[in-house]
Amino acid sequence: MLEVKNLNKTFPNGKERIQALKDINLKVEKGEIFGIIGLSGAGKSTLIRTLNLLEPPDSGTVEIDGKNIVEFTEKELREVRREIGMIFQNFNLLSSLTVYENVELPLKIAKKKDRKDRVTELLRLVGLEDKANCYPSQLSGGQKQRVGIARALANNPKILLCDEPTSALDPVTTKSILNLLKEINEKFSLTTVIITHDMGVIKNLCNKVAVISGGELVEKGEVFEVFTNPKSYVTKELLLENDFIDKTQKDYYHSNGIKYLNLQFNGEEATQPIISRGLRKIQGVELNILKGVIEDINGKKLGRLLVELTGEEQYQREFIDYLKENAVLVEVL
Ligand SMILES: Nc1ncnc2c1ncn2[C@@H]1O[C@H](COP(=O)(O)OP(=O)(O)OP(=O)(O)O)[C@@H](O)[C@H]1O
Repeated sequence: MLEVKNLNKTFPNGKERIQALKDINLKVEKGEIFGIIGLSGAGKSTLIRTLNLLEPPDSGTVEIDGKNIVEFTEKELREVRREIGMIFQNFNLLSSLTVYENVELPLKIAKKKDRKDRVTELLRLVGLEDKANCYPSQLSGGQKQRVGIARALANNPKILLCDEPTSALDPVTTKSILNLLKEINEKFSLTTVIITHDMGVIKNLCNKVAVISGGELVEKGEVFEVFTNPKSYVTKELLLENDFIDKTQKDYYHSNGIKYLNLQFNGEEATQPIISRGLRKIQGVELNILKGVIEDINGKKLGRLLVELTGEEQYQREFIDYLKENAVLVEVL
């Protein structure tokens, strides 16, 4: 459906050039919700903007249904852009137009008739029928993003690009916008690409994820696979971002022979008393639970436990080996 091959993009920076994207390759299948995550400056916005050629690449291809749109004429591009809706972090609504008029605008530009029914249908879809005559300044952030979503869907796009759509929203509103995006994806099989710096967005919404760092894709795959078995350093950092241990604590643990472990239970073993059995078996260690969660990642359950392990090095190692033998994923931090 959407495929990017060997994409490169540079920007001028004084006498030199910054390479914002380096040899990016990715494929998004029809109906998928594909997340692209990275830290600030990683190249996320540049990447999403090259997908509809708002930012033309230096080299490489962007294929939609097998057609390389990089080679399209301006006229062909205008047409293909109607098949690609986009929503933005700061909503990009026109403040002088009402909610109704904002949603109607892309239909007007496309010279569509019977616009009233379509706008009413879209406002119903996003739950804003009663706000049709309001101006953006009279809406909350979540309501503004709903208008942005309705506007993006106006011309029945095949692809929806979402540029940090929940970054300006509080956690409860974020959840409701993510639910709306999921509902729309399911209802219309709408291929969706979303960029974010928030692993929570990926976890709650996406089927697949790619991690971008320094303009390169350093990891990609099914969300559950990447969460449970992260390969790159950046992915691990992003996953740990919300944990409460900081570098000073880590240094303290290391210099005092304490091990800080990140344990993951993602199957049958989640229901077994593995830890208490282990503590009975290997008596030279003590374990202190710092944090425990059961996460729902794209419909699959994953148990995570953060613990500190004390005792002599030899017993600590035996205990860690015992956990690994019992199918617990152990990461020593
Ligand atoms: N128009 C531009 N001119 C010059 N440099 C740019 C331009 N746009 C982006 N860059 C540079 O390209 C790199 C990637 O920027 P980009 O905005 O894509 O990152 P990002 O991951 O979206 O970051 P953030 O989350 O902070 O928005 C950065 O080094 C940035 O300074």
